[in-house]
This record gives sequence, structure tokens and C-alpha cells, in this order.
Amino acid sequence: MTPNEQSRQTKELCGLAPVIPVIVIKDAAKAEGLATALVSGGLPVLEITLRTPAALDAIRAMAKVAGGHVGAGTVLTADDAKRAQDAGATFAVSPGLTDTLITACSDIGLPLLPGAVTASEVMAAMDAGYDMLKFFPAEAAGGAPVLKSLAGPLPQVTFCPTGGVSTANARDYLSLPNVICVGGSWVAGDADVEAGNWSEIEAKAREAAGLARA
Ligand SMILES: O=C(O)C(=O)C[C@H](O)[C@H](O)COP(=O)(O)O
Repeated sequence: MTPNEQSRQTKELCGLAPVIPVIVIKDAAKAEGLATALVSGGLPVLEITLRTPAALDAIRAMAKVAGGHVGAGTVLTADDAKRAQDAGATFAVSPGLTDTLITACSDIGLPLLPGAVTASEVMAAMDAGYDMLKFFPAEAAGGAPVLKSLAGPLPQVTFCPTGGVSTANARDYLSLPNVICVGGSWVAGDADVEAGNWSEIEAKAREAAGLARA
């Protein structure tokens, strides 16, 4: 699958809801309930970070939830991409972009949403064929003003800003023409997930799903 086709698919996924919940899951037994709550609340596209030992089992469980689109986050290597796809992930998200990842995701046909921050990183991603990017770490890298500035010379690229995004600043990003959705862990916080507080998570998902785009 060409990088161009990968971006076409990730762009479509990013268009399904204004927020992609970023999930760091410790207990795979919580995965199905969590995904069900998020999808029911109106957030069908989920990013499960490969940062915990439970992540692949969680992807396996979440992939069965009707209406959901389950992707793997923190995909750093070819092996990460392969294991995520084998577990049922239908897209991959990375904090950055390497030649190894481009080759791996193209070879196995896994749409990649790669990360970029600077104009040079964005241009390198464009050269490779990607025009739908994760802007990470969004707030630490300067936030919405940086993305607004990048839209000047690079209007053909669209972003999913992630990192430090919350209900307090999501609208600043979503009001920009080059932002399709935002990503964030706030919707599925540790305490609520550990307590299995699905009604609270569904309520937060509903609030996030109601955030308006540009
Ligand atoms: O794990 C990855 O692959 C990442 O790129 C990082 C995550 O997207 C951010 O850590 C989420 O940021 P917060 O919403 O501020 O918690």
C-alpha cells in the first residue's frame, strides 16, 4: 500500500470524529468495556499505545467491538507494525517517521499516521507520500499557533495534533483549516479505566464528540 493510499485512509478515519482517544491500557480485561463506552459515546476511532504489556491483547479485544476502528499507537519499529496488525489493528500511529516504518507499513498494507513537527519533517513526510500527519507533541511544540503558521507554506498537509490536548484547548486546534481531528488521553483517564467507570468515560466521549470542527 503506497504512503499516498495510507494517508487517504488515515484521513478518512480522522474525519469520523473530532477526537481520537489515546489509550494507555494496563489491563486487557478492561479493553472491551472501554472500547464499547468510547464507541457508544461517539468516538469510533481508537489509538491503543503499544506502551504497556497489555496493549496487544487489548487491541485483540477492542477489534471485536462493533463500529470501532482500532489502531496501534507508539509504533516505532517494523516489528511493532506487524504485531499490531496481527492483533487486529487497522492503522498505526507513530510519534515520528522513519524509512524503516515507511517500508514496513507499505509492505504489510497498514495505513500509517506518522508524526512531524517542523517544516522540514513535514516536507520529508510529504516527499515520502504522506499528507495526513500527527502533530506531536502538540502543546510542547508550540501548539495551535505553530500549526496555523505551517498552513501558510504547507496548506496541502492536514494534521491530528496530539500531546497536551484537552477540552480546554481542543477547539483552538479544531478551528484551524489544516486540522481534521485531535488526539488525547483525557477521554479515557487511568482512574476511570481502572475503576471500570464506563458511564463516566462514555459521557466524556460524548462531550468530545460534540466539539465542533472548523
Ligand atoms: O504514545 C505515543 O505514540 C504518542 O505519540 C504519545 C501520545 O499520543 C501522547 O502521549 C498523548 O498525549 P496526552 O493526551 O497529552 O496524554
